[in-house]
Amino acid sequence: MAIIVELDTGWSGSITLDKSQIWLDQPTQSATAKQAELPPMERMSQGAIYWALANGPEASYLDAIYQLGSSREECEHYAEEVQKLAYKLLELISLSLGLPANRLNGFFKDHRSFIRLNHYPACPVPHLALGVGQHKDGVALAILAQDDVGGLEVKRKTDGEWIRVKPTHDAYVINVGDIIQVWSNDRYESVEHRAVVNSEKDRISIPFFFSPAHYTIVEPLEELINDQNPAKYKPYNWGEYFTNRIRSNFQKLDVENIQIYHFKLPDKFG
Ligand SMILES: O=C(O)CCC(=O)C(=O)O
Ligand SMILES: [Fe+2]
Repeated sequence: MAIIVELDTGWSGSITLDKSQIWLDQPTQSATAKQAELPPMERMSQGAIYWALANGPEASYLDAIYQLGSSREECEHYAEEVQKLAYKLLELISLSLGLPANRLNGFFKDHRSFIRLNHYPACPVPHLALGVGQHKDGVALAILAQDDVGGLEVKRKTDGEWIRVKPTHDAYVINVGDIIQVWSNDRYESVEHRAVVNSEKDRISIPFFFSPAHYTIVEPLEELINDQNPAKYKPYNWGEYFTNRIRSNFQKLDVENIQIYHFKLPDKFG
C-alpha cells in the first residue's frame, strides 16, 4: 500500500508499505492493557513501528522501517517535508496567540520528534478490540496521514460522544497536543481521541509527533499570563513526562497514565 503525500512545500512522494510486515511482537499502545484481557485473536488489533527523527533510544527502529518496502530516501524525504509543515503550523499557532511567528521555534532546536506507523489489522469483532485506546497526544502537534479506511474518533466535549473523523483524500488530520495546550494556557485544547478497528479492512496510519527537546520545561508562556490570567499549569519536564507515558503504555497499571491536568493549578477566580 502506498500513501501518497503532497505538501505545499513543493515536495510530493509516496511512502510504500507492506502492511503484513508492520508488526512488532509486542503491541505498543496503552490500549494493550485493556486488550490483554481479551483472547489473543481479538487482542491483535494493532502493531506499530516507531521511527525517530532525532538521536535517541527510539532510533533503533529505523532499520525496521527500511525493510518495509520504502526506500531510505523516501522515508527521509517524508520526514524532512513533514517537519517543514510542522514548523509552518507552529508559526501560525504562535501568530494566532499574538506572539512573533518564531516564538516557539527555539524549543525544537534539539527536537525529539518521531513518526509512528500504525497497522490495524481487520478484526471480525471490532467492538472487542481497540486499535489505540483513548488518549491525548502529549507532544506539541501530531500530523496524521492515513489511508481511506477510517477509524479515528474524537470525543465531543459537550456530551462525551465519540465522533468519527472521515478520512479526506490528500489531507492530514492535525491534532493539537498537550504541550500547545499548556503553552497557550488553555487557549488551545488538545483533543481526546482513539482509533477503532474495521471488521473487513486493514488500516494504516502514519502520525508524525512534533516533540520539543526532552530537557524542555513546559509551562504557560509568560507573555500570555498576567494577574487577570494567571498560569493554569505548574512547569513540568517534557522528557520525564514522555518517558513516564511510554513506560506506562507497556504495562497494565492500577494508576492512570500521567496527564497534564496533574500539573493544573487551582483556579484563583472560581
Ligand atoms: O491511527 C489513528 O488514527 C490515530 C493514532 C493515534 O492517535 C496515535 O498514534 O497517537
Ligand atoms: Fe494520538
